[in-house]
Amino acid sequence: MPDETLPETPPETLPETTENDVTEVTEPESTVEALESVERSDSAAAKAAEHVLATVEPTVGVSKPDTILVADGVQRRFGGMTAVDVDHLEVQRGVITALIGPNGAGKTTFFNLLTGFDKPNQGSWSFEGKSLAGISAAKVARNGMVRTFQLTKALSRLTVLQNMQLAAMDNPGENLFASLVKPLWSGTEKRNAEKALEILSRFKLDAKKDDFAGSLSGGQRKLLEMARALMTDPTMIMLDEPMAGVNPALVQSLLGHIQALRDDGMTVLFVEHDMHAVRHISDWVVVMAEGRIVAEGPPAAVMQDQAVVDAYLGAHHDTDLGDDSLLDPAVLARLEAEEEKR
Ligand SMILES: Nc1ncnc2c1ncn2[C@@H]1O[C@H](COP(=O)(O)OP(=O)(O)OP(=O)(O)O)[C@@H](O)[C@H]1O
Repeated sequence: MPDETLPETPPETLPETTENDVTEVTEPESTVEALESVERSDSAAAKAAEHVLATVEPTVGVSKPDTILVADGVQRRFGGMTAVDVDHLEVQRGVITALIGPNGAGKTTFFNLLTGFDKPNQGSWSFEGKSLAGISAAKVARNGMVRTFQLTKALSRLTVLQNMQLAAMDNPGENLFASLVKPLWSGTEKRNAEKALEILSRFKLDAKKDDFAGSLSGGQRKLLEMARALMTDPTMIMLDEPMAGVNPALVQSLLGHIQALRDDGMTVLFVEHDMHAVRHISDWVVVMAEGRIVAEGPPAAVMQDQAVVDAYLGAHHDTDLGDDSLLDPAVLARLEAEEEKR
């Protein structure tokens, strides 16, 4: 790797930036508190999503009016264990779909399969009517389906702007680093730099363009991951746990940005553990448990679905599904009785 592509000072020696450098004036103390002040979006796109999905039966494998992604019979086994076993899933275009499920449900594995980062034992899936089974991650991205990646150690040592430029270089995810051998400042790169600055400014990260990505806070890194994905003008964006490690001070801003992706016409599929975030921004929720899809539907309905309550609360009584009504005495009494029988 040429030295000039790396900043002189290693990021470890830089002071950590704080969340407050970027946005919020108010400082909620918890994610829940932060979310209390987040209204569900009433944008035209949000209303359109709600309107069209109101016509869809909340049943597993249901057909959607305008499907952008379809998966059929997708199975992934590790030794004798079946991590993913999805019969049929359709993702509606132009809406925010959340993929949720307890730990080990198979969400990440399914995500990896759809985006070409893993290979299934069997199954097929198509994006915009085009089969993607057996297609490399780079080609999946070129077809318009882009996923975010956690900032790797290598990318942390590049500046925010360099990260953005690399993202435009046809190199999804981990392969980005290999592209450092290419010259960075060609004509195309200049255009990419302009585009990068435009996107960074939308994410209020433009002032940080020359900072090491590794010096960003957790929330700022999530914003950078999203900003990087936008460099390839995706039709569909896949977000892997966008709220993980995010300080409450950036929660509202991050959720606003995810909703803005939908409002700009993109389709969003995201894996998330924070049920409050899921309730607040998703138009449709797909629930996985033990590799299978056990429920799908609008967020409020899905989180009261018995299969979902069982999948989460059956294993973890203290799991917060973002809706206190789930913790009603009848549910708790049943779970306690089940626990006593074990
Ligand atoms: N490379 C692998 N080798 C063996 N087993 C694996 C591998 N990857 C995943 N698994 C197993 O497959 C199952 C599904 O894992 P996966 O990470 O997809 O679940 P998840 O729903 O994303 O969980 P979490 O929410 O905890 O990230 C788990 O039992 C996991 O241990």
